Formats: sequence, structure tokens, C-alpha cells
Amino acid sequence: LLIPPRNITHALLPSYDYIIVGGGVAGLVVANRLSEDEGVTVLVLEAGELDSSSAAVTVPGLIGHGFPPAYNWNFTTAPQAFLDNNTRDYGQGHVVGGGSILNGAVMTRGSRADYDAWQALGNPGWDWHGLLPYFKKSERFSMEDVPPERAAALHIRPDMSMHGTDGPLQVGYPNFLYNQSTNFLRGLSELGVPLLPDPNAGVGVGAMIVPASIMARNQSRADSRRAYLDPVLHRPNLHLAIQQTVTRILVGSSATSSMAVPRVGKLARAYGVEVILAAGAIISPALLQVSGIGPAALLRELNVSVRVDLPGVGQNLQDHAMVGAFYNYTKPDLFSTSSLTGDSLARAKDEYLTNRTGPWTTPLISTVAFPPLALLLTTPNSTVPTTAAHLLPTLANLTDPSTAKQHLPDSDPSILRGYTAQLRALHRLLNHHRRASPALEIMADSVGTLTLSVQHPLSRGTVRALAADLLLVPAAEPGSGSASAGRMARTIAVDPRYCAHAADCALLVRGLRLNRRVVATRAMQELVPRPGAPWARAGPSPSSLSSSGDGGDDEDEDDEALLLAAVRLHVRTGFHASGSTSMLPRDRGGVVGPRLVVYGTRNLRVVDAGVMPLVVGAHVQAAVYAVAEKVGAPRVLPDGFGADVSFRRRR
Ligand SMILES: Cc1cc2nc3c(=O)[nH]c(=O)nc-3n(C[C@H](O)[C@H](O)[C@H](O)COP(=O)(O)OP(=O)(O)OC[C@H]3O[C@@H](n4cnc5c(N)ncnc54)[C@H](O)[C@@H]3O)c2cc1C
Repeated sequence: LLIPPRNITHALLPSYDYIIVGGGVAGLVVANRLSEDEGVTVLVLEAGELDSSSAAVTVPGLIGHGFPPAYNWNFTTAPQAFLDNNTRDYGQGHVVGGGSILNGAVMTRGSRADYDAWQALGNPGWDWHGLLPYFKKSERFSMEDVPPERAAALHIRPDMSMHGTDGPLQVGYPNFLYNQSTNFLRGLSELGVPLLPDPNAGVGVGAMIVPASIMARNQSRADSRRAYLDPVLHRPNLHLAIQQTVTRILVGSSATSSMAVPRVGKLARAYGVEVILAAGAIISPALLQVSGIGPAALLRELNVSVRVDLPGVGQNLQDHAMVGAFYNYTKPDLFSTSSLTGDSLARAKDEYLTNRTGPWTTPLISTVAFPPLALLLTTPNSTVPTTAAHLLPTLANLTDPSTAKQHLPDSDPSILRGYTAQLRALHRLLNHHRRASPALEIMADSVGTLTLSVQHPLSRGTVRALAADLLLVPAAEPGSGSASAGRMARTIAVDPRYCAHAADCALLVRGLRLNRRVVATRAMQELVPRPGAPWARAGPSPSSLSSSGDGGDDEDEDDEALLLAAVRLHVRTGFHASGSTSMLPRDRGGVVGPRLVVYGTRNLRVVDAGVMPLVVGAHVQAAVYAVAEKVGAPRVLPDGFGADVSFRRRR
């Protein structure tokens, strides 16, 4: 049952078995699975609206052309003290389907080592083997649009034992790819990077055409709404209330007096035997904090009474810091996304609408490489003690216990213990001799951008509520998107602390150097790349453009300083917020245990990207779907426990 705002007063049941806060990726998976049992009632409260199935959302070829402002929470980060002191936009989905409505549709699981690290950090059952059945359960994988000769040419050879073929979420390949994809793959091969036949079979290091969350048959976006909600919304035991912004969780059946004073609309309440927070890695921790679950000192500052002192709530925030370098491909008559103007655009649109073929079927990013760490660490002939040369060994040897204290100086001892354990786990997974997880990703588009992103950041950020009432402040610009989204985006401080650990920026510097080697390969030179910025160009020595070595003369301090300055200026979000409500033991700064129940509560779970203790070395949505599938089974709760949710009722 869909409950629009006008029906909210009379359509809600007096109580539900489960209330899910947030109908994004994880929330809709859990709603679907829980409501399979006709005997339980499920309410999803979602702040956003249903998307209108416009081309901006559904057409893969339009990814990267912006999304409707109403579907974005429009967060802005705190000034980034370790970069250039400027803020960054920080987009998050504010719409039924959450991030899956806006995202780039890249579908990668990451490496076996990523999940084995989750288990090793104190989470039994969360290793690769524990997750694999749920990756498969979520997925309807298809090679329908990849003829065998094309698959062979592009090295696409999925291991079908690793894939699901009857799950809700369609995963496949676009039936069009720009020729530049093969140049990139050939270029990476020249550098010795292996081509991965199936990036989702547990080995994540290599270069590849990535599968996408698109529907094979009609080549349009596959998202959590269309996969998990639309087919089951008719279930009488599943209620979805849209445009309802949850402001607080009232844990325990007697906690009715702490409702916020409404500033806009009216506050309403819903009662559930169990509440599942699935509001994403930014808002879930803030909701816990204003509900009295979080670091006691912060809660006191907010004037919120402490129900559970949990230092980890809002700590350990991770993201894949990202920086793009432009190598304008100037080959005459090259067909790329920038060719799609005028008649060419009209033809692409017509072809897509008529046959579901052509350039509109392909997402912005379809070709990527996760190079081996060794390729980034080797600095033949380098004699200059540069930032990168100094810091990259940190990635190879992360076991120095002083690192944690240096990086998180004023943290609770439990947070320090957790971070130290993470560094140890990172050391293992980055250096695993056969099945390492990658340190860096290079994403190639069709016009010449090679975007780098740090896969296993050492920096840790924070999320912090700024007021007990998350709808306290007025929206920044009335009329730009949703008023409640604007308000909440300004009462939550998001500080990713990009490059707080200098090794992250150093790795990006090293990535920029690797980019130069990539564009200097024979295969990439066919595209006639022309660097779009002075820092994207080779350093002082022309020898740096040779594909045979990474350094030599160009590894001088000027070049290093130029690259580092460029990185500091251009780093932005990789859209992979995670870790802020980590699944870790409580004495390691954890917020939830392996069943994703919040410590100190019995009927409150968090199920979203925030629970990843270490962000995976890949695009993260596949992991979020799998996590939600794994915990989507109903739980039996003791009698007498209940939780209320208070939310802003929209008139
Ligand atoms: C622009 C963009 C591009 C991305 N590209 C990729 C990609 O190509 N590949 C990939 O793997 N991943 C990508 N991601 C990441 C991926 O989409 C997210 O990791 C994923 O959506 C996280 O799922 P979640 O369930 O944790 O949160 P979300 O999907 O963000 O869902 C949270 C939901 O909760 C709702 N909500 C929040 N607060 C409240 C409240 N107070 N009351 C009610 N409802 C609330 C939100 O509106 C939202 O619908 C991208 C993300 C973005 C934003």
C-alpha cells in the first residue's frame, strides 16, 4: 500500500511489526523480504517521493548529466582542512530507491579479501562465503545483450557459479560500448595489468568492462525501487509512506515525552515492535545521536539525554576520495559522449527508444581498472624523497601502532582500538599475495577523463548532529528541492576528512603518475590524448611519458608538489559513504554487532552502507544489496519491547 502525505493520518496502522526508516537500497530489500511473511506488518517511512521514471533516471546514457534536485539531500561537507579548506558537495539519494536512483549503475562486489577482513574484525559469518549466497540472491545476472564474439573480444567471461539468475535486481552489460574501452583495456595490458573475465567472482585486481545495474532486455536502469518494491507494493502487509522525514527514534515503549517541537508541518508517530534504520551512512548515525544513542559528550552538547553511550556512532566514516584528470582524446572522428549533440543526439535517442540499442544504453563508466598495489608502489630510479615515496610504504606496512593515535588523536580508546584493528586488516588485504584487494581505481569515460579513487582510505571522517531537532534550521534556498531535505542537510555536519591521513593523497598523486603511463601506452596513444591541465601533463622530464618506467627524472619535487596541489584542489566524494555505524565489537568502537542490532538495544537495527566496518575496494551498491539480503529474514523478538518513530508529517 502506498501512503501519500494526504492519507498519513488515517492510513497508518496503530502499530507495525517492523518500521523501516528510509526506503533506499537496503530499506527496500529488507521491506520486501520481511513482508514475504503475510503474518507480519511492515511500514517504510521515506523522506523522498517516487521518481517519475523520467529519462534522467532510467536511461543509462544520461548518467552524469545531473539528476532532479528534489531527489538529492544536497549535503555539503565541512571545510576540508587537509585539502584546501573548501567544502564539497556531497550528494545522497532523497527519493524512493535512495542512491540507486541517482547512481552510476556500476556493479562490482569487490574482492574476497574485503569481506574476509569484515569477519576478521570480529564479525562471524560476514566473510566472502557468508555473503556470496546473498550476492547471488539479490541478482538476476544476464549476458543476454553480449553476443559471444563481443564477450570474447572484451574478455567478458563470467563464472556463472558466482551469479544469481533469478533474484530481483537485474545486472547485465550495456549493448553498446565506445571503442575507447578497448584502447583502455589494451593499454592496461601493456602495463601488465591482468584483464578480469569476471570482476564479481572474488578477485578484484585487474582491468575490466564492468557489469551494470541495468535491465538486460530494455537496457534501462535497474534500481531498488523497480527491483524490490514495485513488484510487491500490492502486499496488504507492506505500507510505504512517502515524503515523511523521520526525526527521532523513541526506543522503549515508555519514551513518549521526548518528541521534538514541530517547526514545520506536524509531528506524527508510528509504533513498531522493531525499528530498522536504513537512512544511509550519513543520516542514520545522526538519527541515532538525536535519539540518545551516541557519544555521551556529544549528546550532552545537543541537550539529548543519553540512552546508550556509544562512542562509535558517527565515527569511522569512509568514502572513496576521487579525483579526475582529463586527457582529451583528439583522434579525428572519434565517437564519444561529446559527439552526442544535434542530429547525432537525436539519432541516439531514437535508436534507444526504438530498439534499446546504441550509445544511450551505456552508463558513463563502463571500463575500469583496479591496478595491483605493486604497480603503484614501484618507483624505479627514484632518488628524491617525495611525499608519495615516503608515504606509500605506509600502505605496504600498516602495522605501526602509533599510526592510529597520530591520526585520531582525541578519540575514545575503543575507536583507537577499532582503527588499529582496521589498519592491520588493511595491511593483510592490500598485500594478500594472491587475492589482494586493490588500493586504487581508474575509471575511464569515452572523452578522456581518467578518474582515480582511493579504494581503502586510511582517513576516517565523522557525522555529527548539530541540533537535537534535525529540522530546526530553515532550508538554505526555498524552492531548491525539498524543504525538509534542505533543513536536515544543514543540521548534520558531514566531515569526510579527506586526506587526513596523507597516504590517501599520496596514493592519488601516484595514481596521476600511473595515468600518465596509461595514456603513454601504444593503445591509448591511438586516441591522441592531450592533457587538459598542466598537472595532467607529464612532469619536467619527457621520459616520464615512456611506458617503460614510472619515474626517473620526472620524480622531482616540483612535479610532486604540482600533483599534490592539484589533488588537494580537486578531491571530491566518490559517493561511497560508509562505516559511520560500523559492525564491529563494541570495545572496538562498533555500533552494531553481527546481527546488526544496535548495542544497548534489543529492537533497533541499522541496515545500510554505514555498517561496513571497512569500505570495500569496489563500487559499493552490490555489497549494500547483499548485506540487506543477509539480514532481511524476520527475527523473533521478546514481548514487551517496542520502539516509536517520530517523523515530520507532511500535510
Ligand atoms: C550520485 C551517486 C552515484 C553513485 N554511483 C554508484 C555506482 O555507480 N555504483 C555503486 O555501486 N554505488 C554507487 N553509489 C553508491 C550507492 O548508490 C549507495 O552506496 C547506496 O545507495 C547506499 O544504500 P543505503 O541503503 O545505505 O542508502 P540510500 O540508498 O542512500 O538510502 C537511504 C534512504 O533513506 C532515506 N532517508 C534518509 N533519511 C531519512 C529520514 N530521516 N526519514 C525518512 N527517510 C530518510 C533517503 O531519502 C534514502 O532514500 C552512488 C551514490 C550516489 C549518491
